[in-house]
Amino acid sequence: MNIALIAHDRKKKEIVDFSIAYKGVLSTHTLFATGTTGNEIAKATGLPITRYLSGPLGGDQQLGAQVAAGNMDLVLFFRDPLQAQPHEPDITALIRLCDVHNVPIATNMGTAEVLISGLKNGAFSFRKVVKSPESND
Ligand SMILES: O=C(CO)COP(=O)(O)O
Repeated sequence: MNIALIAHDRKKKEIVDFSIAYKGVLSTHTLFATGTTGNEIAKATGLPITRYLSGPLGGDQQLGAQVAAGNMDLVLFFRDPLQAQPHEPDITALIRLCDVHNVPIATNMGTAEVLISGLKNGAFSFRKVVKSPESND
């Protein structure tokens, strides 16, 4: 599965700790991230991660494009609900695209825990069925 990892600044420690805790599971999947989040997770875990631009510079949009193209199976996005982000429209767009394409997205660590459990027990096999190729239909 292709997994996107994203965290706002005050959630970076949470996603790093989460990635360390679930390194075993994450290492069996293909990982993508926004710039700074990816750097911090890679430094802490040694996991290979394809890194896009930093969120405020377009990283959320780049990941959104992958969601729209059917290339992302799971998005773990540790959002900061207590701080306004300059790129809020990009964040909203990424979440919207996940809803459009039925891509599971966790916006906090609690949901991420549940989805990671799902990854381990085969709950993501539905992705093979719903994954649609790029299409204008
Ligand atoms: O801003 C972000 C998500 O909206 C995350 O970007 P960084 O991982 O580059 O900090």
